[in-house]
Amino acid sequence: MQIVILKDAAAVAEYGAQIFIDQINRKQDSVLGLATGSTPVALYQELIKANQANKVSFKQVTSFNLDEYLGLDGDHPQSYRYFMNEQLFNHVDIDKSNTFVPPGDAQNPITACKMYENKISQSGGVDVQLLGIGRNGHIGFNEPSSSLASRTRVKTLTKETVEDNARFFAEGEFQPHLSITMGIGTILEAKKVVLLATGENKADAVRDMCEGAVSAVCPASALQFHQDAVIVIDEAAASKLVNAELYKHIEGENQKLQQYLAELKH
Ligand SMILES: N[C@@H]1[C@@H](O)[C@H](O)[C@@H](COP(=O)(O)O)O[C@@H]1O
Repeated sequence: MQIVILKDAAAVAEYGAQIFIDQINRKQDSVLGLATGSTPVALYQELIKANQANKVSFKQVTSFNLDEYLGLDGDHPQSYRYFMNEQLFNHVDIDKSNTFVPPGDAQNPITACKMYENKISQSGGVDVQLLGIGRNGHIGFNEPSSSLASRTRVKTLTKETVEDNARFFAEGEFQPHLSITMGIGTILEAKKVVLLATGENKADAVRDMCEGAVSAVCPASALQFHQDAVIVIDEAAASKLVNAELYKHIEGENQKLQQYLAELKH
């Protein structure tokens, strides 16, 4: 794991966005794995800025979102499809027919999950997967006890997740307790994974993910098995890491190495 600790949420968004911009500029037809939640919003704003300044183009990009609420169609303001349109797709030059979100309104959710997996494989697989993390260590909607080898499937949300996300729903409004989510096995197949976490309320989950045992109790800990996982966090989210100073030292050395390699090329 590459653990990058930065000053604040704005620095996290910029650092994360640059990984996506570099990826697309290296490979115009990149396949991106995208995420919802409040954490990636600032990163999406950076991508929109870069697109509008002609620093990156999404014309040939394909995207797959991690998850969707089961029972909401894409026009529902709380659906993750709607969120993606509002927060990113409507503002960049991406071809929306190349953007995929699990279908929350699928008549048969079980076959829809299989089809989603097939679609990802047919695209050649995800080049870079963006992730946030739930307070309980979930990634996508892979709640604690999820199989670390799981594939896209229907998952029941924990009470904690339903409560955390209740702020987006009006009082009395139907709030789904089921979701379709890429599995942990699906996520681990992405060539690169970038997880963002900001704020003190993520500090426990970040510690368990980076320094705890690999366990279904903290689904994000499975990223310890990924060969190219970058964890980008602010000081508040890093506040419970025992080895924070070590990670900062390693990152400093890593930056020097990257600079040396960049100079070698010229
Ligand atoms: N399914 C999403 C996750 O993908 C996201 O990581 C998590 C944290 O969201 P936030 O960034 O708002 O804390 O929320 C939801 O449960």
